Amino acid sequence: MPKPANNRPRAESDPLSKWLQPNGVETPQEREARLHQEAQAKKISDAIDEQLRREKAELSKKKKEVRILLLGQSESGKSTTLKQFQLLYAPSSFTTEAPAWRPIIYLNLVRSVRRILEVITLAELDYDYDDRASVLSSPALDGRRPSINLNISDAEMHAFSSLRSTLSPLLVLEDRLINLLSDPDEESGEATHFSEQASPIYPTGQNHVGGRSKEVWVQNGRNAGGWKRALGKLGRRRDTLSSNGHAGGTVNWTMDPDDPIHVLRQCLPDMEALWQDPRVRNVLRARRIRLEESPGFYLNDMRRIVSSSYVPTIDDVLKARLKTLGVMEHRFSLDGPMSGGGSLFGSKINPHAEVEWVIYDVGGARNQRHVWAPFFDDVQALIFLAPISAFDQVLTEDPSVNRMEDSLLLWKSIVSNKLLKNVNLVLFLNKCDLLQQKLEAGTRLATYMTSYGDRPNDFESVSKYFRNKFAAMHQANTPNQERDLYIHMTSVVDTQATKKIITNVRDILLRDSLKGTNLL
Ligand SMILES: Nc1nc2c(ncn2[C@@H]2O[C@H](COP(=O)(O)OP(=O)(O)OP(=O)(O)O)[C@@H](O)[C@H]2O)c(=O)[nH]1
Ligand SMILES: [Mg+2]
Repeated sequence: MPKPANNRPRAESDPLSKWLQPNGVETPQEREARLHQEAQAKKISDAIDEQLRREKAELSKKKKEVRILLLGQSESGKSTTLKQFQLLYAPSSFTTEAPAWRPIIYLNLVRSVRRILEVITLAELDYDYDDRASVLSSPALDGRRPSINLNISDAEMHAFSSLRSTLSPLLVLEDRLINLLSDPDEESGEATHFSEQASPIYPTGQNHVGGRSKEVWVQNGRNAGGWKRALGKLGRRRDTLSSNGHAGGTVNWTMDPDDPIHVLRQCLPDMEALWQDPRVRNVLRARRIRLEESPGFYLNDMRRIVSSSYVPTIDDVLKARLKTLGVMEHRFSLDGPMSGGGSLFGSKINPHAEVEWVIYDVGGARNQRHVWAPFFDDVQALIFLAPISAFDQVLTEDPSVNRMEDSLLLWKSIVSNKLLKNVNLVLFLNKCDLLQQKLEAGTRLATYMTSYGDRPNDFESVSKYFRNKFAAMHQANTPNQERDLYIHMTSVVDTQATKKIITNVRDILLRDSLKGTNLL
């Protein structure tokens, strides 16, 4: 029962009030009786307060937090893994947020188109192309330039030029989308921004389609990012929505004259022509650019994406690329059924225990890694993502560094870290789908990692090689030989497969985290 504030009179209806209010004509005996009553009332109130305090402490003891840190280089799939957690443990918030990804998806699409335009511009200029990404990351090439003969005729170049000019409104749209998404929200401290950084492949451009890449990023959100509010700028007009209303109703983005969809629809035939053009494909192939494998690839879905009633699907959201800066904290209640029908390795979870996942998603780029350490002594588990398809790629932030080399070094520093000695380690060898595609397309691992030697270049052998390599590195460097390492081969854009893995990880982490408490 809450105690009344000292300066606040009790309500007339309070049955204690007539006993507690001196009436000014009380006798010494009456006064003594009143003081006695007051003392009794205070005793009761204090006892109730104490009981409440004990119950609260008991409850918070029962409410167990499992704190997990997602680590790995930029583009390794940390935020995508987080989306999978959200899909599993907070599906309604995932669905609610899905429309907010629409401008990001548009931006991803526009950037793919811009990338093609850059490539054909370079071809047009007969640029003495040096595939730095491959050369720098490939010891076997030993700095030699791959020889490329584009064989592009004047007529073809002319066709490219005209496509480039009909698609130029997309470049203006790109800036508009970036401005739209850069929505600093001072109240919440959340913001979406973009940065310009030198592209790993192209030198600084000589013209408006030149090679500087603008990257949109999200920063410092305690829950949903401020960029999601940017969506309010799109579709705010009431006539954008059908008479059914927004929830469950059909949207029609074309009703809003300011919506980016108009430019996209206007450019759709030329975007399709560009992407379907066999000469463009040839140029891309010659440059060894596989857009299909790059983050935020929607070129094969553009017709669907620019439809007037487009709402991003689960797969679209999982594929969207939005870089993380800083640390994002997300909380999920653990309320799904345990795998194995409520039983965890033969133990029953206390049904009264509330468990909350606290997941920290961090920025993985090199200049972001200094913010990781403060979390090391406060987490129970760490999920490290290493994209094993990236053996032939370089870091965006430092094109002199091979991505796989960076992942291995990062892994080594994590497994040897003494602060993390007792932290559960889960390793996701991620982007297995892309690895498979890459190997099937003929890219040889041994070209980039000479230590692979003449072993078979198939998915099974290559993935086993990486699994052993990462496991051996843990074994050789861990300060805690007792620690188990859980390794999963993942494609975190695959919802069904990832669901199974997350459930399995959850069971293991819960078992370890709750061991020694009275929760199991
Ligand atoms: N095909 C495929 N794409 C993936 C996979 N995992 C992640 N991606 C894509 O890779 C891109 C980068 O993933 P993110 O989750 O944003 O990477 P991140 O580790 O959070 O990157 P930072 O925020 O920069 O540290 C996104 O477009 C994802 O959809 C995968 O297993 N397969
Ligand atoms: Mg991220």
